[in-house]
Amino acid sequence: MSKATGSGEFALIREFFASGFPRNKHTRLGVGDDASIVMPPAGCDLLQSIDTQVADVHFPATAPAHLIAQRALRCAASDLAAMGAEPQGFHLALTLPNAEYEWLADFASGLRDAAHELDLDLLGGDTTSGPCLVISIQVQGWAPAGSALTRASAQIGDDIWVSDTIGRGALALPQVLENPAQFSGLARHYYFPQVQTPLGIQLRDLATSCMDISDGLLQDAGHIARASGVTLELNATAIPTIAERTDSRWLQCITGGDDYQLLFTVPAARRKEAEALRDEFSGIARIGKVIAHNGEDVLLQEEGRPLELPQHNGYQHF
Ligand SMILES: Nc1ncnc2c1ncn2[C@@H]1O[C@H](COP(=O)(O)OP(=O)(O)O)[C@@H](O)[C@H]1O
Ligand SMILES: Cc1ncc(C[n+]2csc(CCOP(=O)(O)OP(=O)(O)O)c2C)c(N)n1
Ligand SMILES: [Mg+2]
Repeated sequence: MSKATGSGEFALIREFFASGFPRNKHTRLGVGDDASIVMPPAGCDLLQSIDTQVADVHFPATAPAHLIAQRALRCAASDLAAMGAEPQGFHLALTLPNAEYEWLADFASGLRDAAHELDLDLLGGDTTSGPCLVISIQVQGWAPAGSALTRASAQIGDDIWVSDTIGRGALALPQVLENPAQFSGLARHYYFPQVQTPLGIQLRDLATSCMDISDGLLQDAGHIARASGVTLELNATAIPTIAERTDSRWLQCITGGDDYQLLFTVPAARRKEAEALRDEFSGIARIGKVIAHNGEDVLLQEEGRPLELPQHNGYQHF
């Protein structure tokens, strides 16, 4: 396999990461110096987040490089969408076991495609050798001061909503592990999770809390509950899942993670406004209500009766 032209780390950065990315008008200085310089618009809050993806933990090491890149940037950008941010740019820290030209060219092409679709300028990064492929992506964007959505202000009486079908990523996983190069059907959702940026921006003026579901609906619902000091009561049959309630894989859907859908709360008095979002976001579904904290962070109900929560309610690294 050929190596990057020229030699070493700097030739590799010049060749693959110095150009071809969307240029955001607020970027004063991007790739090439000790730090990037970005001038946020007046009256906006800067939102920043970082996520790491590790080979054979977050994606199969043998997956095509452009799919690995697409997935890594989309998963990172999802955190901005969850808070209602307008995307601006990202930093990329790459640890590579080797520098194969074809692999890097394919990775950079997937990254550029995703960056253009998501409107994220590559601002800089870091490239090192290491024993396995690790991709860390810091993303940033902004929102009018004070308008960003958080996990912490769900109110008793709010409706609970999800942006679309839950469980696609979880049910894709066995297929993806079996054949990492295939990206049709469910595997498409695994490699190309839909980043809900337009919905997040619209929710700034409607939702009381919001987050993206990366680890599993049940576990992530617990994060809003704890941050807001309330209980989230979910209606099992109202959750739009890719496997039906009677299917043995239903539990995997609500605990498996890799959804990157938004979970959000809206005051019941504004339910009609939330329903009207269906014109643009046809998949949104009302799945429960926020109640006063009653000892449990999350309750799962079916036809008024409580369902026992599984021991394993989402992905945890340790
Ligand atoms: N090593 C760390 N140092 C500081 N903060 C961290 C670290 N790891 C995670 N966090 C913070 O803990 C919170 C939960 O992390 P995580 O579950 O990874 O969030 P997300 O699902 O949004 O990526 C986030 O606010 C994140 O910034
Ligand atoms: C090859 C492979 N095995 C297992 C999984 C399942 N998985 C790994 S990490 C994870 C949760 C999301 O990752 P995390 O690092 O917790 O992301 P964050 O919550 O910080 O956004 C899931 C569902 C996967 N995506 N790919
Ligand atoms: Mg994280």
